[in-house]
Amino acid sequence: ITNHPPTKELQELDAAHHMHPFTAGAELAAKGARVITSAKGVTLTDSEGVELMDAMAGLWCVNIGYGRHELAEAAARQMRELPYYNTFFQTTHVPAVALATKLAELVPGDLNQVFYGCSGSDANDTNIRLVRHYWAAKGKPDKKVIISRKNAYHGSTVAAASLGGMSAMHAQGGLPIPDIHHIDEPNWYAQGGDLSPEEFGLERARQLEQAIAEIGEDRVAAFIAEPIQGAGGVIIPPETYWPEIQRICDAHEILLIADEVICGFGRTGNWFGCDTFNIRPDIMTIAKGLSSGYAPIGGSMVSDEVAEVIANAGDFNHGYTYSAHPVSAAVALENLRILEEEKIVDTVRDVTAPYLAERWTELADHPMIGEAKVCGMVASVAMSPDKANRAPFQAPAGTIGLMCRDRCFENKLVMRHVGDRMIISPPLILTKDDIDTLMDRAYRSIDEAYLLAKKEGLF
Ligand SMILES: Cc1ncc(COP(=O)(O)O)c(CNc2cccc(C(=O)O)c2)c1O
Repeated sequence: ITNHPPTKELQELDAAHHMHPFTAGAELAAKGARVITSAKGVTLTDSEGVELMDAMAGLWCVNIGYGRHELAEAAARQMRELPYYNTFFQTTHVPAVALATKLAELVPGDLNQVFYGCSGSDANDTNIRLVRHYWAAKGKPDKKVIISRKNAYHGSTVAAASLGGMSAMHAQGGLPIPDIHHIDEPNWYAQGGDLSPEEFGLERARQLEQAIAEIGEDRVAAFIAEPIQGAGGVIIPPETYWPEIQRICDAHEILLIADEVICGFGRTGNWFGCDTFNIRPDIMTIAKGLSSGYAPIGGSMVSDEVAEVIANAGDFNHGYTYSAHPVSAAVALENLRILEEEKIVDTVRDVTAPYLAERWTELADHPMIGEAKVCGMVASVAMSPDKANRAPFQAPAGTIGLMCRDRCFENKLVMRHVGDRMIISPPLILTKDDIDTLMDRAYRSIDEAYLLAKKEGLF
């Protein structure tokens, strides 16, 4: 919409008619939302012509960057040919088959079948029903409990938000639903105390074994986890964590679900987080980078063994109108073609992620930065008033984070805060020059927030 109404008019209409996700509506209405009108590469443009570097790739999803018209062409072509049909009643269509075949080829291990949805949330809802149906089909209907982690994010439907461990979400709507059990997260910086990261990683992983023992292995269906917790603040687990989780899952009859909605499709410097952390899941949640956000699509990659049990158990009574939507599937296919043909994941692994790691970890020299961590093209810093003790701020969690986030916008950088952590998840096409620009703006914003916080006595 190039000739759009004036910003003020758009903001007033937005305030009158649009309820925003995860937003205090009245506060935003008073302030007026920033109207993003276009984007190209790693740059957003708003209705006032302000250009911002999008270090969040939208919401962790625009892996190939903005402005790739090939995806618009793929969508238009598919829309003209077959704009919609379902895969419910003994039917399928070419994009559904082509994408499923491509995913089976790209996704590691024996995850060769996909159940399609529209988002990460509904894919995780699918996962709950899949794993419970799987165990019932194997004659163990009591294996219904799914173990997850505090501060995990798995989506915002009733079931996915219950899988997640965000207490602020559980407080609204009477969550979690029954038979979801949360263990502690492997967040060494905030919770490791005097333990080394290695000891802490084992201690947190072993909580899974304890939970299985307490609940009873005959009642536990699965464990779900993000290779790296994204919305929880980009919590990269200690090296000892995932090997121990895998050992426990292998030692006990429970399914392992890797939620790769963020980590998937190149984010961690390999195609999947499972490649980076050597995880062998039975089910993998995918969305976001699957289509680079150009069209809504998600799904569950399912292992041969699980898929076979489900296939031989009669009708699996589950699915969505837009499961395998042909236009979304066509866009996702074109997205994966670009990722592959332009060797974007290889370049991240070999060139830009190493450079980002080098630059990002320099932030740890700043007096307010307690820890700077990177994995591929996702990174975070923990801000602290007392680095040596990894101490939190006296001000309510997020006060400094919000100050820093606002300084970022002033410095033409979109960088998120989660509490008093700053996080980035930029498009994978970021160049070394882009990284230098990002680092300049990030450092300046952190330093400005630091001086502001000191002036306001928040230390
Ligand atoms: C690991 C993971 N799993 C599932 C979902 C849910 O996907 P959908 O949103 O498509 O239903 C997500 C989504 N992650 C997400 C979504 C919205 C905001 C933020 C944030 O960090 O502010 C993060 C996610 O990060």
